[in-house]
This record gives sequence, C-alpha cells and structure tokens, in this order.
Amino acid sequence: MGALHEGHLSLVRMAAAENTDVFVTIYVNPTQFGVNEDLASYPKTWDTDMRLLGALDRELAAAGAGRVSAVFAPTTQTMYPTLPPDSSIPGVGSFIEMRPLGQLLEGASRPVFFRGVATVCMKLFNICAPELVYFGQKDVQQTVVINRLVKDFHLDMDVRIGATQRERDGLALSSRNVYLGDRRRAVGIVLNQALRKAEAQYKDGKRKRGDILWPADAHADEVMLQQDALEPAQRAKFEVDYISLADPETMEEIEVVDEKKGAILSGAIKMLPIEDPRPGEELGVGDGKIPVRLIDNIILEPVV
Ligand SMILES: Nc1ncnc2c1ncn2[C@@H]1O[C@H](COP(=O)(O)OP(=O)(O)OP(=O)(O)O)[C@@H](O)[C@H]1O
Ligand SMILES: CC(C)(CO)[C@@H](O)C(=O)[O-]
Ligand code: BAL
Repeated sequence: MGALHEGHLSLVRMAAAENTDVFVTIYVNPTQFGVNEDLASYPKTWDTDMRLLGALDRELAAAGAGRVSAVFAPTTQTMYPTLPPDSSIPGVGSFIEMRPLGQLLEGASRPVFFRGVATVCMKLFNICAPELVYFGQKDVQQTVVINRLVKDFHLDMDVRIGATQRERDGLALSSRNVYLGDRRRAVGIVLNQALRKAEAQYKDGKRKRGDILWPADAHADEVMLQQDALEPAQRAKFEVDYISLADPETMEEIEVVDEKKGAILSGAIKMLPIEDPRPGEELGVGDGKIPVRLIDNIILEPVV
C-alpha cells in the first residue's frame, strides 16, 4: 500500500534473492478499509517510494541478484472495473470471503478487512501472474488468509513470508507509525513487550493458555494503569483490542499449545488521540488526533 519502509524493502530484497524479476504492487485498496477507518488519511508518499525502490534496484544490480522489473500501481477503475469499491456490509460487488477465518481477531474489529484483502490479492495475482508471492510476518492473520486463498482457490503460486522488521526497541515497522508522535511512540512498545513476556513462558515450557498469556495481560494492564494515572499533558492512553493465543492454520483460540503445531501469539492495541498536546511537542502526522491501531505477533515454533 505504499508509504514504503524497511519492512517492505526487506520483502523486495527477499524476492530478488530468490527470483530474476520482482514486481512491486502499490495500491491503497479501498475495500479493506471500513467506512469509519483511515482510508482518507492513509499516508501516500509516491515520490519517496519511487526513490527508495530505485536505490534498492541499483543495490540489487550491483549484487547481481534479481531486479525490480516493474511497479504496478493501478487506478481504482482498473482494479474495480464493474462497480465502484464498496466497504459497506453486505455491500455490492464481487468479493472473496473466508468464514470464520476472516471474521476472527483483526476481522472482528475490521469486519470488511479480510474480504477486501482476499479480493484485491486475487485481482493482483490474476493480473501479475506471480510464481511466488511475498508477504510480511507483521500481518500474521493476513498471511494465513493468503495461504488459505492459494489453497482453496487452487492458485498456482507459492507463498513466502518475510520476517517482521522492527525498530531497535522492538516496535514493528508500519506505515501507520508516522501518526504516533513521540509520546505515543514511547508507550506503543507495550504490545511487543507483552507478547515477549508470553513467549518467554512458552520457552520456559508452559503450554496452557492461562500460563502463557497471564504475564502479557498483566503487563498491558500495568502500563495502562500507569498512563491513566498521569496528567493529560503527559500520558498516552491506549486500549487493548486482543491478546491472542491461536492455532497457526485457523487462527482460532486454543486452550493448550500442541507442541507439534506450535501457535501464534498476536495482539492489537489502539493508541488513543493525544488529549493535551504540550507546546512544541512532536505529535506525528495528523497532530496526534488520529487513533493508531498497532498490531504485532510472535510465532511459537513447534517443538521437534
Ligand atoms: N515491519 C514489517 N516487516 C515485514 N513486512 C512488513 C512490515 N510491515 C509491513 N510489512 C508487509 O508489507 C506488505 C505491505 O504492507 P502494507 O503496505 O499494508 O504496509 P504496513 O506497513 O503493514 O501498513 P499498515 O501498518 O499501515 O497496514 C505486507 O505484506 C505487510 O505484511
Ligand atoms: C495485502 C495488501 C497489499 C492488500 O491490499 C495489504 O493488506 C498489505 O499491504 O498488507
Ligand atoms: N498491512 C495491512 C493493511 C491494512 O492495515 O489495511
């Protein structure tokens, strides 16, 4: 969806290491945004994106690896040739839906999200005819949806997943991070910290849901209480949408981790608007007024 950062570029590098020709698609897909979501304000940085891809392509040429052969940046008329894109429910148009997978977790908070993602990816796949497709681990449920799309619709392509690229403190890179500003940026790390506490429990041999998740929930609660206790000019309030321990193929919640399958630990928080900006404070794109949804996940690997 553009607004490129090192997470996106890492996928291009991975694709170039494994192929001769890499197609990059850049399209902010309206049907995956709900009617009250941030489609209108979604960052668009076309000129910078092209500079970054050009620089990366020169680096790839020097390395003797595959190259960025094309950037596909279609119009909405191209992508939705019959009816204009519709984000309402049930909505009109041609859609791909996955039930219940697309309604869980991210889909519970963003009811049209995976319908829009599956639909636009099917279109992009049909147009570009890739042999391999590359997606980022950061959007873990999206990777499960794409694997399901390829399997259930018998698409002739392999799905490759690139590791989540992070800031030094662990915050997952995301195009939406530009909205955070300093204050929310500092508190937003709470999600990754919480997931890492749960991961430590798994690594310590815990397999039951409660035993794995409690330190994550406790950490999020503690940080939330700390923030609530601060003055409005100091604090960054947030809400926890979910902290989940799920089956890696269905994304359904599990009570016990099957060591042969492993599990997906994932979470989403909403950073609320800054209540009382301080003079000169760095508030991010949108002046701290735009709520920011942050997601993250850690794979609990099978024990062999
Ligand atoms: N930090 C990251 N590490 C690896 N891959 C990433 C990262 N962030 C995004 N991606 C992947 O890049 C691809 C394009 O994602 P997209 O353009 O939606 O960017 P985004 O940064 O996830 O944006 P947003 O957070 O606003 O949804 C997706 O496959 C996504 O999973
Ligand atoms: C898969 C995708 C390109 C569909 O618009 C988008 O959800 C993204 O970039 O993660
Ligand atoms: N990376 C997922 C795209 C979205 O949040 O809309």
